[in-house]
Amino acid sequence: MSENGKILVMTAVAVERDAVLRGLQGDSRFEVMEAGVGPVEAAVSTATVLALAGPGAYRLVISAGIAGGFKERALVGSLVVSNTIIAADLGAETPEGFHSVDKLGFGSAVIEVDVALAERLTSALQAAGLQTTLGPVLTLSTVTGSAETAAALTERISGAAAEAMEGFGVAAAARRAGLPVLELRAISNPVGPRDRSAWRIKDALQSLEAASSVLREVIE
Ligand SMILES: O=C(O)c1cccc(C(=O)CC[C@H]2O[C@@H](n3cnc4c(=O)[nH]cnc43)[C@H](O)[C@@H]2O)c1
Repeated sequence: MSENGKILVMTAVAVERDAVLRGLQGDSRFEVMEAGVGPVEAAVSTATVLALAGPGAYRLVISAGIAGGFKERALVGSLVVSNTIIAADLGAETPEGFHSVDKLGFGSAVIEVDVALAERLTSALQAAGLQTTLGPVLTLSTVTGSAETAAALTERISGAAAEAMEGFGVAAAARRAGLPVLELRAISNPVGPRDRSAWRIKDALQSLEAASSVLREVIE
């Protein structure tokens, strides 16, 4: 990673942006912006910021916020750092099951992250006493609401750790600008049967704030 340019952190909503800003404690190497909910808003917002800033303004893009955690991979209140970002619903249903765009021959639903940075951040978060999983983070336009869909996703995507709605959009914009990307998620709810009352958004935002503080240490 080049040492020039800032780090752009994109969150979906204002409460996530504010949690990240609190954790970063005014560190001027970072800029944090609200992208909107879902992969399309996230991609358009990120691409616009990067294009308006011009080449060299940023050196890394991070998608950050709350997320659903997959059973036995990421508990509520814990953190997930992506080792890959996957558009899990980008493809087609067929009589043989779901076929991703990769299988259909229309590009790829997988964007690789800066793995060295992802591993460094995971180790630093764990060393700070924050429960953290390194694994695939899925992007979906629809929040999973049943045990069947959750099981289908984990069967199809080995090691799936978390699902959210923006990562692939942010990552696609970063890739187009030639920039490395990372996704950092704080788990607010289990992925599965819909129970909105069980979402622990306040706890997740506190974890996101703590993780953002550690993020400062791993950026050279
Ligand atoms: O309760 C709802 O119906 C509902 C529908 C759409 C969005 C929301 C949010 O509150 C989303 C905010 C934000 O949180 C991320 N998130 C958190 N948990 C999950 C999840 O289990 N699956 C997917 N995304 C999740 C997401 O990135 C949104 O931006 C509520």
